[in-house]
This record gives sequence, C-alpha cells and structure tokens, in this order.
Amino acid sequence: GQKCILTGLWRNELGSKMQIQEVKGDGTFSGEYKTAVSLARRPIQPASLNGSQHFDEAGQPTFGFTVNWKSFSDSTTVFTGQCFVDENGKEILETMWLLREKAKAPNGWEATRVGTNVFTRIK
Ligand SMILES: O=C(CCCC[C@@H]1SC[C@@H]2NC(=O)N[C@@H]21)Nc1ccc([N+](=O)[O-])cc1
Repeated sequence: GQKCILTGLWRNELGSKMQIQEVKGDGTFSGEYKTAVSLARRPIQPASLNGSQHFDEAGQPTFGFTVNWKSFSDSTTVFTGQCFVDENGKEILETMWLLREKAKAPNGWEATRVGTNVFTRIK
C-alpha cells in the first residue's frame, strides 16, 4: 500500500509493539500499544492509543498520538514524530515522547520523562 500510512503493526528498539487500525480520511487513527518496558508495579497490559497524521505530498508525514496506560498505571505518554522512507522503500517512524506520571502536587519536578523511539514496520 501507500508509504507512511500508519495503519499496521510497528515495533520500536525497546521491543514495544504498536498496532494501528485504519487511518480515517481526516488523518485520525486509533490502536493498541504493547510496551516492552514499564516503571509500574502492576503487570504490563495493552494500552489504547489515539492520534492523527498528516497526508504529506512527499509521503513523509508528521503525526502525534497519546497512549493512556490506564489499565496498569496512572500515567500518560504522548508521542510525536515523522515517517521517513529510505532508499529501499523501508519506512521508519522517528519519534520523541513525554511520559507523565501522576504527581502528588503541582510542579512535581520528577513527574515528566522525555525520550526518543524509532519504530519499524513489522507488517
Ligand atoms: O511505566 C509506565 C507506563 C509504560 C511507559 C512505557 C514507556 S512510553 C515511552 C517508552 N517507549 C516505550 O515503548 N515504552 C516506554 N508508567 C509509569 C509508571 C510509574 C512511574 N513512576 O515513576 O512511578 C512512571 C511511569
């Protein structure tokens, strides 16, 4: 199919897996995120994700999505990034994320973590 439509199964360098359902005409999508790592005490469970992508003429759109970890942690991650297609037609998603855990009070310096992830398509 068309390159950099996010529908499908993706995996990042941590071994986390992301399944994105069909991307709607307005660019919105939803899916499921299975993280390979966690700071939560409770066992990891699949989490829902919702986001949107652009449809970019060069076929290398930007996107963003939110993962609500509700089933095992009171925390939230937002990812934002761009899809790139390499010379072999291989797609990669370069992302940065912010992970917010629930803090006891405002201005909790320890509450937000930041990082990067690169995803490649599994299917
Ligand atoms: O552990 C969690 C929820 C799972 C977060 C997984 C992150 S999302 C960015 C990165 N990319 C991945 O594929 N996986 C990791 N939440 C949580 C629980 C406890 C605390 N804590 O500090 O106690 C902080 C966060």
